Amino acid sequence: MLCTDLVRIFSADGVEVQALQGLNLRVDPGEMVAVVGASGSGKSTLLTILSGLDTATAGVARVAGHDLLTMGARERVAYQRHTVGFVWQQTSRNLLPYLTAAENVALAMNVAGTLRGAARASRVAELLELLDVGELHDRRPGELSGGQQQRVAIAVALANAPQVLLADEPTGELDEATSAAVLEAMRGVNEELGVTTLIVTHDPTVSDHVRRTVQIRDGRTSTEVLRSTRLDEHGEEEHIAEEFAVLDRVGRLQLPHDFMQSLELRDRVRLALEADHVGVWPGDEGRADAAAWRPTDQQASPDAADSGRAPSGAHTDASTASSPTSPPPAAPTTRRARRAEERAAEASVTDAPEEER
Ligand SMILES: Nc1ncnc2c1ncn2[C@@H]1O[C@H](COP(=O)(O)OP(=O)(O)OP(=O)(O)O)[C@@H](O)[C@H]1O
Repeated sequence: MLCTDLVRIFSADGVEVQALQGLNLRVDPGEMVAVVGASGSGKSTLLTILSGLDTATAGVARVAGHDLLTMGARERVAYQRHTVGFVWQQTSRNLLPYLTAAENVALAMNVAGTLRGAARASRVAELLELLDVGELHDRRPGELSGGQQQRVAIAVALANAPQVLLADEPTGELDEATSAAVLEAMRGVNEELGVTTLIVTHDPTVSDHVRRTVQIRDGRTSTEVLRSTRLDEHGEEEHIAEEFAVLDRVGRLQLPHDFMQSLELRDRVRLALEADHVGVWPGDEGRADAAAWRPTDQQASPDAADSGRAPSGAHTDASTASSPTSPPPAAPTTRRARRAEERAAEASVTDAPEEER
């Protein structure tokens, strides 16, 4: 599953909302990934596009060989029936209330025209067993607990052996213990069947149940938490969760909010390339310099004006980079900014009285 620079713009009452603003996400076959983010960050928009129910405005979205932006109506129907399975937050969207658990799973097979007769009945039983609700096969949704309903919903989503399982807030209406059990059931399915799984949720505790959690902020992937297990010095298993910022193809990344707040980073920052890391410093002095600076001929050229917006101090030369604890020099280092300064200096020399030259 691959999303590259995915954009979704909604127009409502003449106002445009950019729900996805160039989102990048790659999920490998068989992987289980959680996507978390605040309300309005674009999670459901992403899932609706991946499920084939909506189309992105621009970018690339490819799932199991299907190009979701260009596929036609027939391919879309086949994609929804055979390639992806969905689990939604509300039971009413997952299950028909007047059918039993087994009938709900069988209905999904009927709609897609997969398996018949005894083969269908045995697959239905197998899936309900896998989700630990085998004994409840003849109960209707109203006779099941919230957690049991979601387990049956997962069985329905898996009815046609999809390559990809998509879940939108599958635990949104469950208490903590039941949520954990349902997420573990999804993990079991992922491991057992090798189905690529993407779970979208508000619930930050989801990262306890998946190896990779991707955070969306303002319609873009911002950070990822990777969990791994290693042996500590006593030979005991130790679970580690490490947070990474996501870097896109052209080098953009989002700094975490708390980093920005704690160093009052805004508008622009200074960067320096060190031997094994990149330093980032507040660009405040640059702002003060820019405010104090006036072109001596009183006519700022467009280039000079532009230079004020350039990321001052953006070094790419490791030999001139300062130590990690000290910010790089405030001198403008972009070619544009340097040219603007040279022109300003030339102008001041030309304008100066003869004796000062
Ligand atoms: N059909 C639509 N028309 C107009 N704006 C929309 C539409 N759907 C979503 N949006 C807007 O797009 C943005 C992202 O919405 P989305 O539902 O994807 O966020 P979310 O992260 O899933 O939020 P929540 O967790 O609250 O469901 C929001 O600003 C939302 O108001």
